[in-house]
Amino acid sequence: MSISHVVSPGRRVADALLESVLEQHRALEEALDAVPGSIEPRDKAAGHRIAAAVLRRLGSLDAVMEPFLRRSPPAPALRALRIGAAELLLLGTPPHAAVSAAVSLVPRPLAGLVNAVLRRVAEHGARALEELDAERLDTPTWLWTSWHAAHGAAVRAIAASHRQEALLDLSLKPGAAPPEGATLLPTGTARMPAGTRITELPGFAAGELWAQDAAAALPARLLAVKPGELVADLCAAPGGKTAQLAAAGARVIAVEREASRMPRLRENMARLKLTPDLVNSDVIGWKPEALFDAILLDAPCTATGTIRRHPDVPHLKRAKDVAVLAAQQRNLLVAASRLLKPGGRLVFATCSLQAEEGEAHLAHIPEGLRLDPIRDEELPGIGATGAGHLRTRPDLWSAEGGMDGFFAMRLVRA
Ligand SMILES: C[S@@+](CC[C@H](N)C(=O)[O-])C[C@H]1O[C@@H](n2cnc3c(N)ncnc32)[C@H](O)[C@@H]1O
Repeated sequence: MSISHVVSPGRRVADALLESVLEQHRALEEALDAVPGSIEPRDKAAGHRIAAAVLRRLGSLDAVMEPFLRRSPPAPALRALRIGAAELLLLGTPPHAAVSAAVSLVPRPLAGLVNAVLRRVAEHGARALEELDAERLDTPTWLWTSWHAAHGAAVRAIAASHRQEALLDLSLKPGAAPPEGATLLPTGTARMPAGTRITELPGFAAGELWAQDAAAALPARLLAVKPGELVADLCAAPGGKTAQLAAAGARVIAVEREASRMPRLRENMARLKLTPDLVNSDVIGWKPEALFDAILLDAPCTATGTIRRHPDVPHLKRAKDVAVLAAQQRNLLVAASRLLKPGGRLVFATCSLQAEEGEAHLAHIPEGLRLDPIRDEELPGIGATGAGHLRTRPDLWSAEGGMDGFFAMRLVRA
């Protein structure tokens, strides 16, 4: 990624991030990691903020601009228009600054077009935005349809929750005090006010806490591991759940397939002064020396439960990905079930809102295992579903800032 330093570096970063996600189909985090080290952290953060705003509200921004465009503009102009419109309508940038900055992003022949369209957006856009069906426009149709089928009327609240960036949630080592300013949620997560930087919290350097969404912290809690138990954390990086299991005193073996994800897993465990065994292997075909008392399988999925944190997800995932991932999840579940001792327990989880990656798995419990229904009291303030599994959605606890969408079920070997 090459980024010019001449004009507004933050906006250049936003432009490069949008090109990566929307045109090259790369994950936003990967694109952020590729921002050159020569860019100041504050410019990188500013660019990220603008790009995230565009990605969250892409459908609405395009709908506002559509009446002012005669044909679809070339890619660089479209990116500049989206950046300018987001600044004008969502981020509170003064109109002259937003328009001239967007104009400076494009080559001279496109400057007139960007200038003309954004002037009209500055004049009429706010009213037009208010009148749109934002939830519908900002959600790809295939996702809307699938969420409506799976979650009924809640689809609108789910889509509305994606307009807000998620707050910083922290998991704490047993005995560690929550940082100043934290709200303690009923499930034990410490939630920090908007704008908190985790690296500036004293408990970060001390290795007492790690970032983990309130819903993401639930699957490991449902496993309720005891000190000394032999526990496998399958699909482990970057290690949020490995940390929970190891901090509870279990002997943990964490398995991760991607070599490129191992360094972060190692660094996280080192900072937290936790010593699980870290294995770089595919779970399918992995042959441990002993069977496990408990297994956590946090399977790869479309991650549609994490759109508040990852606004690129709706733009990168396609309907056909769901079936492919659901089939992988089934294979992983069968492989994991063979590693469990008699009487051992297994929690299977995905951070997806798609029924195929969640509730549908209840009908495919591997041979020799049975469902161990989750009880309401295990999930204070959330409760289990009537069918005994966990289902969270981003619109739950909305007054407190919501949570990721997760599915989890707990199985035991007879
Ligand atoms: C949902 S993420 C795991 C998040 C992690 N459990 C946490 O709490 O921080 C899924 C992970 O599974 C890994 N993975 C995918 N397929 C795998 C396989 N067949 N064997 C092992 N790891 C796999 C991915 O590379 C990814 O790191």
